[in-house]
Amino acid sequence: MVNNAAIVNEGSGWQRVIAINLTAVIVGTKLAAAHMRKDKGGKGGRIVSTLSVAGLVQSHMTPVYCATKHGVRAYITGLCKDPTRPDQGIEYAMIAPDAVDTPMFQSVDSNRVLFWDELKDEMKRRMMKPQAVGEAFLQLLRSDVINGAILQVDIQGKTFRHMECVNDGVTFDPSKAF
Ligand SMILES: NC(=O)C1=CN([C@@H]2O[C@H](COP(=O)(O)OP(=O)(O)OC[C@H]3O[C@@H](n4cnc5c(N)ncnc54)[C@H](O)[C@@H]3O)[C@@H](O)[C@H]2O)C=CC1
Ligand SMILES: CCCCC/C=C\C=C\C(=O)C/C=C\C/C=C\CCCC(=O)O
Repeated sequence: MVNNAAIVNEGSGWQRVIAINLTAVIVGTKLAAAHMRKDKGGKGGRIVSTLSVAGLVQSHMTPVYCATKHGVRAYITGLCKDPTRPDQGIEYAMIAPDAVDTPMFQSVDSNRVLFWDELKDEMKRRMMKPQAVGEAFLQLLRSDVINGAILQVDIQGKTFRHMECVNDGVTFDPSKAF
């Protein structure tokens, strides 16, 4: 199951950004896990959530969007450490792209995004094609163990990180997965 939908513009109100980017991830994950868990008759599986560099760093870019991505990281990190998770047979992981050339980026409302004039050139310099994220996603799914992983994707390439080690450069070691 993949939690991917999100919005960045606050045109309909910042509460809507929280509803779609964070509340819906929690609701969807609960529904999926209840269906998937092996200890309740399901087949187990993987739940991957699309984060963002905005969920790894503190930035002055649109702060509500940033808060929702940090919230997703905290929520999913908690689930991946649940002591009953191995019996449930569910793995949790995230993928954290830098700027990607998608309708989200193209539809930024420059009147509503603080510092957009300052940020847009920097973001265009770092911009990746969506295919780069798709390839990284497949790499994540092909890995034998993914619970506790964040796959960070930027123009430098891809880095697997442990959820708790996003800032100190520690890369993902499956034997240390939760
Ligand atoms: N474009 C970028 O620079 C980056 C995007 N991301 C993340 O990647 C994910 C995908 O975003 P993009 O493809 O870039 O944006 P996008 O705007 O192209 O796609 C977002 C999708 O979410 C869906 N969606 C929005 N609100 C919804 C709702 N209420 N119910 C159901 N579906 C809804 C839209 O229909 C759309 O298909 C998001 O989680 C975003 O935060 C992460 C890092 C960078
Ligand atoms: C300022 C709002 C930008 C909105 C652009 C559209 C989509 C962005 C989606 C993201 O998930 C964020 C992508 C890139 C963020 C870029 C920079 C954040 C700061 C990073 C840093 O300080 O290193």
